[in-house]
Amino acid sequence: EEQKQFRNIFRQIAGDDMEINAEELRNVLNNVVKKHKDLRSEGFELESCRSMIALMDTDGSGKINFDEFRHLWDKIKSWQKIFKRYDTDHSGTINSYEMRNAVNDAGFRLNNQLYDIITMRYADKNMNIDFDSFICCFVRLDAMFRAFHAFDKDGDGIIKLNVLEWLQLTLYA
Ligand SMILES: O=C(O)[C@@H](S)Cc1ccc(I)cc1
Repeated sequence: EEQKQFRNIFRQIAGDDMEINAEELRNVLNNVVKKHKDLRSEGFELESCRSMIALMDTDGSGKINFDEFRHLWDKIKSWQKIFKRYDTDHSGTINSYEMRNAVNDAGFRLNNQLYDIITMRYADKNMNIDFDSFICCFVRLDAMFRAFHAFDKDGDGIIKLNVLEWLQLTLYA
């Protein structure tokens, strides 16, 4: 039943082509964020939604289909719970220290340099990360780990890419 309901929601968002583009994704994300008083966000930017589409667009259609959207939605649902758990002062943002714990809680294993890079890339001047920046960071982390493991066929933690494969990975992201 829930699956059917979700498919109806998807159909409303996606329209006739049954694929969700960046504008449609931005509309649905911003409509849901508005309902959550405990999620501070100036709203998802179109560019962030283009990025999330690229990162989740496994069939290379330039948009996301029902399965790709469902995966993205399930991830956002679980990550928003983590965001709320670590937003201990209920400011609607999380600081760089709380972000470390949130990243760990989501199962990503990084090093200190990468935590600093995340803060530099996603935090505001007060070192706080708002909800849309948080989600964009996690979508990118998740997609980049998945891409690496897809290339790491023998699981030895080393991948070999030529420059065009590297550009395919880093440009459409
Ligand atoms: O669907 C909801 O409103 C809750 S349960 C999860 C959620 C929260 C924020 C976003 I953006 C997307 C989904």
